[in-house]
Amino acid sequence: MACGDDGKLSLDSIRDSLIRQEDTIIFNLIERIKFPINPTLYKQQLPPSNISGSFFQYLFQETEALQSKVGRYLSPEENPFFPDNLSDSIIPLTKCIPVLHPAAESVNVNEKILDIYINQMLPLFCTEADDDANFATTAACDIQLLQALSRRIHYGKFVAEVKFRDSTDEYKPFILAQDRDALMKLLTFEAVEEMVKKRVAKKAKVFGQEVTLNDSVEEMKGKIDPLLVSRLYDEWVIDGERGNEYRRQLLPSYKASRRKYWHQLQGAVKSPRSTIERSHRLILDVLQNCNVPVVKIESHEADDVIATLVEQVIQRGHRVVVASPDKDFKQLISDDVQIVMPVPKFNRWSFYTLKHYVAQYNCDPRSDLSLSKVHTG
Ligand SMILES: O=C(O)C(=O)C[C@]1(C(=O)O)C=C[C@@H](O)C=C1
Repeated sequence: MACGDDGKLSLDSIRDSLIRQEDTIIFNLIERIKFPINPTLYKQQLPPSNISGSFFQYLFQETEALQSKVGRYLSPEENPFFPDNLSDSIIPLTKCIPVLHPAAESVNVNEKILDIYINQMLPLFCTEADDDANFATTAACDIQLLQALSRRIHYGKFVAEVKFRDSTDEYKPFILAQDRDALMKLLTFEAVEEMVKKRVAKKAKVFGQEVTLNDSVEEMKGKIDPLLVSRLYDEWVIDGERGNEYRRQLLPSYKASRRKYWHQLQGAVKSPRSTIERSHRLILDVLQNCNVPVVKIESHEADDVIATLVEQVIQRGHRVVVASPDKDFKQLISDDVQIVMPVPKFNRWSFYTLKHYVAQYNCDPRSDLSLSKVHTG
């Protein structure tokens, strides 16, 4: 969000920026994990000892101080890690029209981000060693990555602002009642989060691949583990620390307010996207409250998860019926597996057994190349 963009503030433009920021974070991560953790960098004061704090802190503080002189922290998107150490900008810049409420503007969670980064993230991604020949380069990578993460995480403030502006009447009573749970529920779109986690895992795979001039498609080990990137987003970027656990704790209040959400869903005609997201949330809510197990495996397509479950159930000697409108499941049909698909035009369900399939298509479902492959794992 550039300064003065207030008039164009929309969820779509914010999402575009979040998507672009994913690239920056993943590229910076790939750069940082070339090096080991380098724990000494964050702990010890290095000679000459007139440097206060660790070598990393020294470099970061000085970097921010210099960047503040050219106005970096006048941008509403930027939050400093060391706010006490900044200078006034020497460059006259147009003053931004504030987008956020002053209370939101003052929220700065960088202390927490730094703590999680050093104590939880680096151990997850990097090997445990010191490489003093690369201390300076490692610290420079840290600074780039931390600034990108901080920008992305603090962007949540703009997301909340725009969601509030789009549906003020829905938010207002909960704000007045200071009902944090209900506000979190309104702000959270699980379907979007799933998409984000899948997309960052895919980007990590693509950006981390070795590019050669050789056309062979042999699978090479990527530079970064896509699942870790998805986990980074899940645990710390989208939700903040232990966000998922927090959301699970909200469940009792989900139950209490189900009626209210039915009502809100009926009135949700603002945009098709938000209606779909709400429907998805509602369906999940209903299934969970009816004790219907919902299986989700991080970074795996639902149809692959279903195909794997089918295989496991057959191995235990049971037979399976898969109910889905997805025609690709037809390739699972066998003596032990039937598919039931809705036929909305005739307002009925259609059953496919192996006998029906072969009679209709005259081929073995497993060798039908018109169906996209579902994978078992
Ligand atoms: O895209 C949105 O709707 C957002 O609110 C952004 C975001 C995110 O950080 O990626 C945050 C919370 C939602 O649950 C889903 C996604």
